[in-house]
Amino acid sequence: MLSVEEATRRVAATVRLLPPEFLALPLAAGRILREDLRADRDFPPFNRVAMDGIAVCFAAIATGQTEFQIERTQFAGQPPTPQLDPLAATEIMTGAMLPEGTDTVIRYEDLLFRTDEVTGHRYATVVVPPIHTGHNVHAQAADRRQGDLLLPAGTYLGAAELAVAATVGAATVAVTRFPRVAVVSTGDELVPIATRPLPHQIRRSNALMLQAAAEQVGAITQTFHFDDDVAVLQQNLPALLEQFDAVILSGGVSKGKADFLPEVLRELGVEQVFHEVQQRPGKPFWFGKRPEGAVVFALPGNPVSTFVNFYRYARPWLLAIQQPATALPSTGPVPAILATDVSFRPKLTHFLLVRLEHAANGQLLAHPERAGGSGDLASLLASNAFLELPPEQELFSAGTVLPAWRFRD
Ligand SMILES: Nc1nc2c(c(=O)[nH]1)N[C@H]1C(S)=C(S)[C@@H](COP(=O)(O)OP(=O)(O)OC[C@H]3O[C@@H](n4cnc5c(N)ncnc54)[C@H](O)[C@@H]3O)O[C@H]1N2
Ligand code: MOO
Repeated sequence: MLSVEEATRRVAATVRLLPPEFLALPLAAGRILREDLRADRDFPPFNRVAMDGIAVCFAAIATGQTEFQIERTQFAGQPPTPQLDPLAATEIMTGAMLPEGTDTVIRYEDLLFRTDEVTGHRYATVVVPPIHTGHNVHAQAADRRQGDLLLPAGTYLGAAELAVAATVGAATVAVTRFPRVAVVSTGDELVPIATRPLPHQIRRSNALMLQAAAEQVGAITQTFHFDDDVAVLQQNLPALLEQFDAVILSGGVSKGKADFLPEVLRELGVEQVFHEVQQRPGKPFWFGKRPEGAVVFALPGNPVSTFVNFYRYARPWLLAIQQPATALPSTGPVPAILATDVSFRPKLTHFLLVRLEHAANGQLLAHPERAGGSGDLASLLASNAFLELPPEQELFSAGTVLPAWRFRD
């Protein structure tokens, strides 16, 4: 049977980057950039006044001058007027362009003002002199130069990135289009959420779970439910395989008499990449791909199995098709320390539900959660991650460092 490592490798081998689409920048929040954005001007684009006060020529300060006549006042957003008298000052506001003939700004807090009653001229006396030329001036190109690469293709557009894109005038940007995902539950025992189930029935919960989890990584989803009926599956699956980037199914993949999916999918031209992985939960996991078109994750139907296998295989795949591999964030596991001894006999990779907690010393501790197996849907509520215990070991003592897949913060 296929190891988890090999299954992971084969799933990753089907990753194809989705094509870009063009969006107005305000609509691009949370999307992956697909073009390089460079500085169209220097950062800052001019010598920017950084404090409200007066602009002077530092040479005057250096010679011991302490009183300056105010020539004029300049606000941010006004084109600057050169200051012709090197011994005078321009009253100036934060964000204004430093006028020619000045090189230093002294803030109001370091000045005293007086007005000459006869001439009406205003004067500023320097109480705390600036230490160096350029004081309180954010010099042109101090941060970045025109042409510098600021946001490489593959960047996630969060708040800071959007602001940088706005400042370089990227009114329209190329971003990865959303993955389109069909979520399909199968099973005759499953009834709609609002229905009162008969004693032998249960409500459909897997489809909603998969839909929510897929949408959290940017997918546009549509959900479907099909009964365990070969004709129904044969009739309905082909359209989904045409229209979606991925079809994620739950149920109908193990050895039961109504587990038709692997056969039907193969008949419909989906190449089986693997069936059954050396893992628990999720041994019956079936994965396939169409030569041109959808990838199929047919996840085992037990709810914890569906959930864990989505987070272990489908979620990283959905993230990878949205961005160049070089820019992948850490979609993988984080190292965590097992808090108590655990034993697991079968020669299977074991995905163990745990609650991750930061200890006082900052270490990430993994507390195993009481769980009744892959049918125990409610066990997902108390946990926030699962550990990946390798198959070749039976006893894992407290203190062992293991990969932890987080599904909740
Ligand atoms: N003879 C064997 N039997 C089973 C094996 C095996 O290897 N040999 N594997 C077991 C394992 S492991 C799992 S997991 C299940 C998975 O089987 P299927 O993928 O075929 O899933 P179903 O039989 O359709 O359903 C299993 C279980 O989950 C419930 N379920 C299914 N879909 C939903 C849904 N959308 N919402 C809520 N609950 C759902 C379903 O009612 C069943 O109780 O097979 C074992 N059997
Ligand atoms: O996938 Mo199964 O959960 O091992 O019961």
